[in-house]
Amino acid sequence: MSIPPGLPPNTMTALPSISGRHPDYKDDWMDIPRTKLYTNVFVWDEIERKILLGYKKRGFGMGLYNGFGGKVESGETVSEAALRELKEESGISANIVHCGTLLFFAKGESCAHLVEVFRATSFAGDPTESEEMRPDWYALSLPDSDENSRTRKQDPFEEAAAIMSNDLPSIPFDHMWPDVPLWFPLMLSEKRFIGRVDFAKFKDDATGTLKDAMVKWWIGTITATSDS
Ligand SMILES: COc1nc(N)nc2c1ncn2[C@H]1C[C@H](O)[C@@H](COP(=O)(O)OP(=O)(O)OP(=O)(O)O)O1
Repeated sequence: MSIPPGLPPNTMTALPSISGRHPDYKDDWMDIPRTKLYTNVFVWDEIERKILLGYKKRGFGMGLYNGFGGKVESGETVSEAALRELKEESGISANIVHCGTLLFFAKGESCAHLVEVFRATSFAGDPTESEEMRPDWYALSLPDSDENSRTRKQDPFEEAAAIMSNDLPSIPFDHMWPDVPLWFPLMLSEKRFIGRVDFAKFKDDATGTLKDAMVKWWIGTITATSDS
């Protein structure tokens, strides 16, 4: 499958890419009326095997855990916005590295989110709760999947040492955006990626309420761009 519309077209991606669709969704990529630029920063500590996530207390994505980020304001670069949002929402500063570009669109919305994703493994300051986010550390781990269990470290001593090094809670993937498990392993392995995920409302069998579900998705690992 070629790179979905709305993403940088001159990008070389490695195979295999990850793609799929909801069984009840037969259409193509949705038409996007407008796009707004966002940032999202994930900070982790390789030695202590922990990652900082924020619990969103209000507004868009309320009740979900995510990295720290928000809209890019006019007059600032994407990196400046990423550092500002990280500081505002978590109280820390970090050496950020750009690692991904993700486009999210939900059917019926007037605007898509183009999210520039950054990672950081060195930081300064103490995580502090803000009006918008509650930061907390979680044990660094991959989402459950056959693919991840195949690639996970096989050395039992290394794995035991990692588990014993902290008794933090596991990453709450069930309370994050459903797209996260698609690209999170690429980010942790320091790959660069691009992707698009379209959402639509479907009835949640458990609660009977309408819930945003992924209907079409594609994630690719970047090998080069035409200007690199
Ligand atoms: C819907 O798909 C998404 N998936 C994921 N994983 N992350 C997403 C998705 N859509 C948006 N995001 C990220 C991008 C930003 O990091 C936040 C949203 O930022 P927010 O709306 O809180 O932006 P602020 O500028 O902080 O908002 P205020 O105006 O409330 O200050 O989620």
